[in-house]
Amino acid sequence: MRGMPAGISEDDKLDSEQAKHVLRRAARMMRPHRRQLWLAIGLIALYTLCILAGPYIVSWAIDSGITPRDAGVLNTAIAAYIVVALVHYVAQRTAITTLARVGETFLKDLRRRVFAHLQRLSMPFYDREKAGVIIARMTSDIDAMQELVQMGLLQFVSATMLLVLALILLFVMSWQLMFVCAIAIPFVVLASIKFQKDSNRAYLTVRDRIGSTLSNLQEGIAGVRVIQAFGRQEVESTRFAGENRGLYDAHMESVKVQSWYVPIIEFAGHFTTAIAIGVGGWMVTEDIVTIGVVAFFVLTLSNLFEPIQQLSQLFNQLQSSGAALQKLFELLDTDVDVAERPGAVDLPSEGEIEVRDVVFRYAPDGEDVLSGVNLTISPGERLALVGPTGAGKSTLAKLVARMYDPVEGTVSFGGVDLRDATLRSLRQRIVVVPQEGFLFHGTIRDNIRLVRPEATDADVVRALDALGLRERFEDLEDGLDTEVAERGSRLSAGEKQLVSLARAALIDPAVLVLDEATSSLDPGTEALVERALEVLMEGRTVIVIAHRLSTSERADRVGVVTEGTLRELGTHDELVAAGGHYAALYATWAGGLASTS
Ligand SMILES: Nc1ncnc2c1ncn2[C@@H]1O[C@H](COP(=O)(O)OP(=O)(O)OP(=O)(O)O)[C@@H](O)[C@H]1O
Repeated sequence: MRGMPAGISEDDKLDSEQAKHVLRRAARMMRPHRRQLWLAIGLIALYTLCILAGPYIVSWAIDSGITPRDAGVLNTAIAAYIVVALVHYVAQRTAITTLARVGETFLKDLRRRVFAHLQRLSMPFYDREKAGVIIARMTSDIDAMQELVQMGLLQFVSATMLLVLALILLFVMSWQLMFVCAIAIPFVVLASIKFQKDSNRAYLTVRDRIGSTLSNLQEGIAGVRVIQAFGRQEVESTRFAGENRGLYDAHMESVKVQSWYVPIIEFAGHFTTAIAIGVGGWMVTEDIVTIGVVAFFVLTLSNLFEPIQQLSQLFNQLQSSGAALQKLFELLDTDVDVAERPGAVDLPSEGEIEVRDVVFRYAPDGEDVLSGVNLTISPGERLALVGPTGAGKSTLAKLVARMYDPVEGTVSFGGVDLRDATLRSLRQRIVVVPQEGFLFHGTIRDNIRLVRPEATDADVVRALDALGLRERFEDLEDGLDTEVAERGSRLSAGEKQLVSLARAALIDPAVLVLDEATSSLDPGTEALVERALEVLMEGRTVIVIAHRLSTSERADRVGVVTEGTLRELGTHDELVAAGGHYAALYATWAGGLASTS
């Protein structure tokens, strides 16, 4: 797509109100850099003047130096021309770097703000938005502005100034000749408008085709095992060939659009030069203008059509940058769903968990995932949640950890509604240990300390010691300084779980919310995880989403969740005796165990 100006779809175009709003907001963000910005604009004005000063000096040299054979004037003109060329060089170079610095700083700030905001946004946002769309905000939307801040803005300002100043100067020097030469301008403007529209359409088609070719390619590679296993290579290759042909056509179309436009602009330049020489020459013989003025026209007119061409291309770029900025501002304006209220209080260090009349749904217009849930968990109690898949166990656990707020009802800890608690105390008191721990780039130590950055090395070791995990990690070649490769790929699933447990131990929470792992580990690690978990649970309130009935058997109480309600609640023995859902589940499980043993 090189050489093609950026494009924008109808849906993305901003209306004038939105455009004004985006501009105003961008200007506010630019305010700290306004001095640099003015400096850049001043420099652009200076080098634009230099562009026009060149032909002017030539004109002067001809009329006052060459024609009257005055060597002194000619020499001065040559010196002036060199000075102007030097000033042009310095001003242009400084303008490029100054403006780019302002633009790049603006983008840097924007990226930082967007990332920080993304980190703050709560789970409901991530449920609503697709990861691809969020990443596109940071990649293609920022990229859309990148070209603009690097050269586009500069070209835009200088092309506009050049156009206006050149027309004024030409008018002042000879308005008669200017009107004759301006004959081509309306055609160039019309051609530029058509080009702007056509190239926009071509750009969008190329972009779509690239997208579908890439997804075809990705599917062909990711699914290569299935493709080969079923002998579908030919079919896939034919499908790809079709996409590829579409991409070729789209590229050719975009070249075609440029191929008629660029020569038209060149032609207009040559045509106008011919007019300037022809008509201008006649005017010289009639003593209406001097030779110098004709030279000025010839040289300046050749500079005049380029700005028109640039402006037509920059128009698309400006529009797509505006749309990108609008999307980024919208993202920055997205409210944090799980926010801290003003005047929030710290949660007490211990307390009862109370779930009262809770109703919850993920999407505002979606179905209830939980309804009428009531539950009280005493400090130090272990509650196992069991139930069929999709019943709402994880959702209930997420509400207890305030990953989401209930739609109706309350969840409280120690008598404080979680919505009234400070987020810091909330994350300290209630910790979620997911099925599979996520590891970040860095060492194992960094990964454990992540949850409490102020913890010392000794604190980390103490946490590991408490869980009986110290040796397990210190036995690794680099011990706790072992680098975890991307997404923890160098650690086994079991080791990742151990890191998760160590993180929880470092926080030392009052409540643990555990999602029991379903994948099985090697027996050695499994035993280590079990033991560490047992220590970690000691003296804490635990809610465990149990996937094995051996876990619920050991819990103080069991809650059976089916179809979004807490159907049964009691000790294991009570529920087995009651002969309900749990009893049936348990009987099946125990029966299965008996038949395998
Ligand atoms: N982030 C989400 N956005 C929308 N719907 C969701 C989301 N997470 C879960 N659900 C839906 O909510 C319902 C309850 O899901 P939940 O994960 O709580 O069930 P679960 O009992 O924990 O099941 P499992 O044992 O399979 O994890 C399901 O219908 C599920 O599709």
